[in-house]
Amino acid sequence: MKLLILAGAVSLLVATLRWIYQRFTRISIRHVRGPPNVSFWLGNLPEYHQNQVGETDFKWMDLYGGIVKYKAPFGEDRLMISDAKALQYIFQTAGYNFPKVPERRELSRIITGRGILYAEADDHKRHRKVMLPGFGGPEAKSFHPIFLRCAEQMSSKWQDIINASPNQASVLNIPPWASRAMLDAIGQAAFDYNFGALDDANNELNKAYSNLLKDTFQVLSRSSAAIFVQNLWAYLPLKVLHFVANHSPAMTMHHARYCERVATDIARDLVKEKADALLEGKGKRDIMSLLVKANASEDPNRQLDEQELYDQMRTIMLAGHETTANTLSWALLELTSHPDMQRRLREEIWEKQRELGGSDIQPADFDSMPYLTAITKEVLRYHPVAPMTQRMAGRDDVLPLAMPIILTTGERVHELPVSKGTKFILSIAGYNRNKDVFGADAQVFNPDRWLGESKASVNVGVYANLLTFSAGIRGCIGFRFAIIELQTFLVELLSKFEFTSTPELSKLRREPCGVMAPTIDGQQDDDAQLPLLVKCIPRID
Ligand code: HEM
Repeated sequence: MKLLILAGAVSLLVATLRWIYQRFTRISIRHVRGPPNVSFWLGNLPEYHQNQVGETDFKWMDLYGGIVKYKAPFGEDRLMISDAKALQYIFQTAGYNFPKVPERRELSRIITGRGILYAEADDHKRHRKVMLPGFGGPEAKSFHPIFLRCAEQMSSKWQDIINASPNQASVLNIPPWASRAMLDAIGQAAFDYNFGALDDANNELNKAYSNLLKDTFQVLSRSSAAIFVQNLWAYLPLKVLHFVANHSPAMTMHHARYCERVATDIARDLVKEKADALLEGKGKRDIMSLLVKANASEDPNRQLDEQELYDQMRTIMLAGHETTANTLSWALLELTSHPDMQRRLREEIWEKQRELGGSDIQPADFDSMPYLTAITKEVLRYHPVAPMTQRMAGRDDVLPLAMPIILTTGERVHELPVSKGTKFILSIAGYNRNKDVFGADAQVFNPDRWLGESKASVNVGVYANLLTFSAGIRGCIGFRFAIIELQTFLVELLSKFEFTSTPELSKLRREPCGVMAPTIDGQQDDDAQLPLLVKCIPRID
């Protein structure tokens, strides 16, 4: 405890010195417009973290534009960015000059270890080189039979529940179902291993991963003290920060550490199994086998140490299942809220099934299903489950701007100098609803926007000019995998079920908790919730 108090006092001192330095340093962002400061201790952060996802981003963008100055604790100036050119510069053009912020990076170390999400600069390059061969287009397509098997397994369980219900319709809470199905899918595709989460909800790995991000990150949206403490972390030397993160008695850390133990044990066994299989010439095509194989190369630029391999597995398990599971939930919500869109998508699926004479729809067929593609893009645009990421300037730099901003001095500028150490919220949710990029109706869920020509002048994201999968040198490595998985599930579910609304949907929240999960107002502390009325639908040939 004494150590924690000392750490707090040192942080406070460093924060004050830093503030004085920032205040009088030559490069200053204090003339950028933004919300008035609310508190010296917390700045504008409670408003940002305690509203629903995107609410504050959209409000600030409307009031101040694509670059907004907001306050962090101790009067520190930071920027929220949704301007296309500035984002492109930070994510792509400037290379590794905008690293992740240490306090957020430390949380990701606890959850996924020193895998690719944690690595920086040359280390990150090495991780990516080893990982990329497992994540190309052909590899993602080759996993389709696995995705289909998991989707069919889930839908057959739903059919059993519905058939056993008196009205032949059941209210199903979608997120935990989606989460278990996606955990099984990632297990089989990435590790050739069946976690069995769909068959047994009490499976240890499923328990370890369920609501992991919610338990770790939701605290920021529930407690201003947690915001303050997490921001103090920023001023601790890295070694002290490691110690604090490893030993913090905070409840939020318990789940992360439990998950680390369970997942690392499984990872250790799997890595050994893959390495033995490779030695016997029986290597498979799952991502982990490709990783272990790439790792056996003699080139040190392509090697990960043993712990990094385990951590990579934890990274893939986390990054690859909560994200797709929540995206599927948001997709089903939109299709439920827009019955016309649900009918139109189902018609397209049935039409394709008729055309194929009963054979399964393959990933190659998805490309010739314009409405499925449009729905996929619009769901990803409107509901980016990782709604923001944070970076800091690694050196004094100048951000180019797609749209000029007016400073508080009245000056209009087309680029913005920032000093080393300035921190940014890169607003994925904000960019995806940027009117300069997606048009005046950017705030409306409208899949039809994707059926016309694309007019983007600055291309930012890795898919459809969306920022949902981030962009540039750290863009999501699993985006092709995610899209094929989502489309496989949508085709399976829409062709067999009809989804209608329940009264709880009027109280639905976009909960900020690591990933954006649906919850019900007043029950935010419970697990993710999206109760939908589901009914089997007879095939009309
Ligand atoms: C809808 C689904 C998904 C979304 C919205 C999503 C989003 C993202 C975002 C925003 C990042 C950047 C994080 C940051 O830099 O702060 C990221 C990185 C990453 N994602 Fe995804 N992701 C999805 C699915 C997947 C899947 C299915 C996998 C693996 C099978 C995956 C693996 C990764 C990995 C390994 C990284 C780290 C890349 C790097 O740092 O170089 N993701 N993802």
